[in-house]
Amino acid sequence: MYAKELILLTGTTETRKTLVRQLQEVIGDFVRIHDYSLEEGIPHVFSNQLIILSSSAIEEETVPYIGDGSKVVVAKRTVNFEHIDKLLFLAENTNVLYVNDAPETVYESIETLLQLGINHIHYHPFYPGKKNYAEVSIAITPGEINLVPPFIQQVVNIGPRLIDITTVMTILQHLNLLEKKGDIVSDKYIRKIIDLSQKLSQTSKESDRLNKHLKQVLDGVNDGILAVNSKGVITVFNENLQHLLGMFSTKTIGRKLHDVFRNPELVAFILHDSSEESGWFSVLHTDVIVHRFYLETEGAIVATFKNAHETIEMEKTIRRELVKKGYIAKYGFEDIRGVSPSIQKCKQIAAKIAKTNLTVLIEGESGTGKELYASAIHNESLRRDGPFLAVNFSALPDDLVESELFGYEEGAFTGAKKGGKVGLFEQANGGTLFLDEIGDISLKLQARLLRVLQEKEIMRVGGNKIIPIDVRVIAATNKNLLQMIEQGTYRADLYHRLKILYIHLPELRNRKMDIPHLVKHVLEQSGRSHIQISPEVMHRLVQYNWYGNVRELKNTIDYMLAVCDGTIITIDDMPDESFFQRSSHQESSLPSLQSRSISPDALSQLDLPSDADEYLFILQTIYAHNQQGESIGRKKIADKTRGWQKEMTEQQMRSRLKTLEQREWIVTTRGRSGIKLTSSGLAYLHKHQTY
Ligand SMILES: Nc1ncnc2c1ncn2[C@@H]1O[C@H](COP(=O)(O)OP(=O)(O)OP(=O)(O)O)[C@@H](O)[C@H]1O
Repeated sequence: MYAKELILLTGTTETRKTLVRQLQEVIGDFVRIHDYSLEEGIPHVFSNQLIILSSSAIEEETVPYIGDGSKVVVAKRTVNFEHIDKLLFLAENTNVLYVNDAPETVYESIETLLQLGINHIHYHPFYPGKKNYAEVSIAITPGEINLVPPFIQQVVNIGPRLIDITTVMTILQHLNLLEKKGDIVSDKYIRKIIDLSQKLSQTSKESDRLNKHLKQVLDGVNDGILAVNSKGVITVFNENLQHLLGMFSTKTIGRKLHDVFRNPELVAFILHDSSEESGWFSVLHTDVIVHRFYLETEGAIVATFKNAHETIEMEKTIRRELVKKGYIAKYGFEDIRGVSPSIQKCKQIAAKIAKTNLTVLIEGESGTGKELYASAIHNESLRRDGPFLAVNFSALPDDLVESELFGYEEGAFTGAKKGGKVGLFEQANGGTLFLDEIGDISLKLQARLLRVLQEKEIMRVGGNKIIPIDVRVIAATNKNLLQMIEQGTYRADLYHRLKILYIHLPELRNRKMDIPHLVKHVLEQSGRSHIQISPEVMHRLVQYNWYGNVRELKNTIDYMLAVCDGTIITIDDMPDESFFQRSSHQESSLPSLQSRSISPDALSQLDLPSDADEYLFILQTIYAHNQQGESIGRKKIADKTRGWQKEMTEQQMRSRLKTLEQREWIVTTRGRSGIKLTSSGLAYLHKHQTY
């Protein structure tokens, strides 16, 4: 099939592959090529053949394989153009080691590269046995990776050198093909070189284009940007920096930093070798905030400049906007007032909780400060710079809650906003989401919420894309969730997901020593700390049981401040009993339940909708006995129902009492005193009776 053939012998496999590919391309149509390398082993001696050696370096080693009548040509080689575009990506003025097996090939290749115009880098020759060489970090080698000295950190392999055109012509001559095929071959060879040089020029055009583009980007950035190379020479100085400093026509690139900036402190700050830092400076009468960092790969320093006053104003505006939208946690632990051991303990626990990233459940009656704690926990956590969003489930209907939390896609339902809506989980990404009144959501939403907490991803309503989220959830409730679980209205698995960490906030009536401190705090908050509270009023405030907790106390003080004429709040400024969630005199003389009716409205508010009147009857009976100092037990209460509209057996009574006990509305003590009403049981009773 082949009229002519040749043997190609190389040192390494890599060189064999590169050279045989090259020879195939230019003379493969009419010469059959057999290729071998010393590395892989040469199978036998070749007699009466044309043998091409890849370089003079293998002449000695290949002698045993050259048989009688064979002709040997040692190939002249030249830089492999195919890969030299890799060199264009090295930064200007980079010092590199050029590594090859012999001095001649090293110097020749460097010469060729310079002739090709690749002169933006400094070449330092290196070959085995060379004594003095530059200790640089980057080496270029034509496939001789094993010769690269160990101190080199980055090797650019431009691939084995190619056989040059004169050797190709010599081969053709030996095979008597020069006259017939010489033109075709040189044509092919030259075309290949032209292709490669076109690739080169395209690459350099591309890099020009890229540079222009980068310049536009840099000039388009709102900040001033400066880069300085390792010699302290400015390499980037964008337009904005010129405007910022009012240096319109000054040439800055290529100049030393200290020639451009006369402020020695600023120059020292930019050039010093700590990692990343920000500082405030005055440059040409402009106050600037400078942020500097070191670009390790480039050995350069980059500094950004912002106008200090504009930045402060902008941050203020952003903060204002965020506060308006409720994206910012307004309170910290310093805003939680109180000296009682129970509040101190809560603060300590909350501070520890803040350091973790776990879900928290805060339980406490209305107005005990659940949102305040959630806010403080966020502000003390690693997420403090992220958003803080709150949603109150009791205020929203179910389907609205769903789209609020998860957002929706355009067209998800009639009336869906164009472009869809981003839900709270997405908006709170990187921050904290406070889910208030978590006991008020439907079973359907509970299931969805559970999935979000488990998977840490959401899907918008009407969407099919899974969106990963990084949100810490703090949930709060004033309901007895355990009770709801028992009644089948709350999912136990969700409860356990939420209650990974837990705080119970104490009722104000159980820590009365905090009341004077809170009063003082509210006066300060309203900017009225000069107003005094008469001892009589303070006494009443401490006496009162505050079923609406701190919120109710705050409202009461606000009221008194509004009506008070002088600088002392007196008893006349106190609101009348109807103002309070439950007044103290009613508590001490609660008339018996039998004489009153329960309004349908009160019933509808009960979270025990069925048989609510039975529960109220039981609570009232216990209360009446407690008041008179009489002991009461299950049997006695069951007996009391005789003659009432709903008679209950002792068995039925057992189950009702168990429910009340789980709600912590009653406690059963051993011994003579029997069943007692707790303060929350009393509060419940007060709330749902009508007179
Ligand atoms: N220990 C405290 N120190 C100072 N202010 C407090 C304290 N506890 C509560 N407050 C204030 O009382 C008011 C009610 O608190 P918050 O809204 O956090 O209660 P909540 O338990 O979330 O109420 P709800 O369950 O009704 O939503 C807020 O103005 C809050 O700042």
